[in-house]
Amino acid sequence: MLKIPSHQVAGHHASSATRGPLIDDSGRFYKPLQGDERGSAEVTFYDQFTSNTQIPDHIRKFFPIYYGTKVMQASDGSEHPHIVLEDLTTHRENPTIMDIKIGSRTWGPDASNAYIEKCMKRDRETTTVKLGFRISGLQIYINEGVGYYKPTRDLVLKSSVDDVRLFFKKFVSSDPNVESGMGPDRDLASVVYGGPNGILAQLLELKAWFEDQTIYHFSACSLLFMFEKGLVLEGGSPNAQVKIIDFAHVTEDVTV
Ligand SMILES: Nc1ncnc2c1ncn2[C@@H]1O[C@H](COP(=O)(O)OP(=O)(O)OP(=O)(O)O)[C@@H](O)[C@H]1O
Ligand SMILES: O=P(O)(O)O[C@@H]1[C@H](O)[C@H](O)[C@@H](OP(=O)(O)O)[C@H](OP(=O)(O)O)[C@H]1O
Repeated sequence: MLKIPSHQVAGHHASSATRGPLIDDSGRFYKPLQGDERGSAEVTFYDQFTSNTQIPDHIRKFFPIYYGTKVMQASDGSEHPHIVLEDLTTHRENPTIMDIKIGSRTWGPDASNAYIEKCMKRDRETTTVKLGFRISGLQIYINEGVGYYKPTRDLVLKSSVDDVRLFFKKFVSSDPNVESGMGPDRDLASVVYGGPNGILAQLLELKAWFEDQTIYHFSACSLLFMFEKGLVLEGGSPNAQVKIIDFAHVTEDVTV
């Protein structure tokens, strides 16, 4: 059965009036193609990337598995093509997730002037220009009784540099009152961000490939940071994972 993903933290959301991602019980994530060139650009990327034998396995694992496209009933009831992906949260119990749009420039090489202007405005209004990234959305698991702390899109997007710093602390805080903003502890930082399997180690692995590869221009992609706070608090492994998503503005470099 198709349903609206409960762990989506950013982007276009599904409702009976708007098209947005859907998931099913078999662990697939259906992203409706955006009507303009963004949808076809993302399909082109996934088609190319999936069949590209130059992508090493240790890098491929950072990208969602792609199962092609499918015309199906969208959340708003219309028949619409969707990109079919692996649902990255399907095996998770209570995921703590952050979506970070990376890059100090959020448009691709072929963007129109009007689109560049739109992006520049948003990049200046958020931390993109100052930090080279912005948080697009997040959810932090608190406990069974409370559920999740999931700040609104508006609150996240108007974050200052200091607010972003605070979100990164809250993300790895063991304090159940993270939303009170009273200076959260960073109790889980060393196991989630640090260590051989932590988020930082995974980012460095991805970064090394980005510095070396000349196949694609990656623009306006997001990194998803995910881990299981509930398990860490019980003394288990955080199962920290970095994934990269959103390829609507990625182009292949045809000059190489
Ligand atoms: N394969 C996936 N599995 C699980 N969740 C996903 C997957 N892809 C995306 N998401 C969720 O959906 C959100 C939006 O994804 P994405 O950025 O691809 O959509 P978008 O509508 O193009 O976003 P934007 O408007 O920011 O460009 C992500 O923040 C994440 O929570
Ligand atoms: O960061 P925010 O505030 O969530 O803003 C959205 C974000 O910049 C998306 O990347 C963009 O889609 P594209 O990157 O695909 O253009 C979307 O445009 P849209 O609303 O025109 O879809 C914006 O609303």
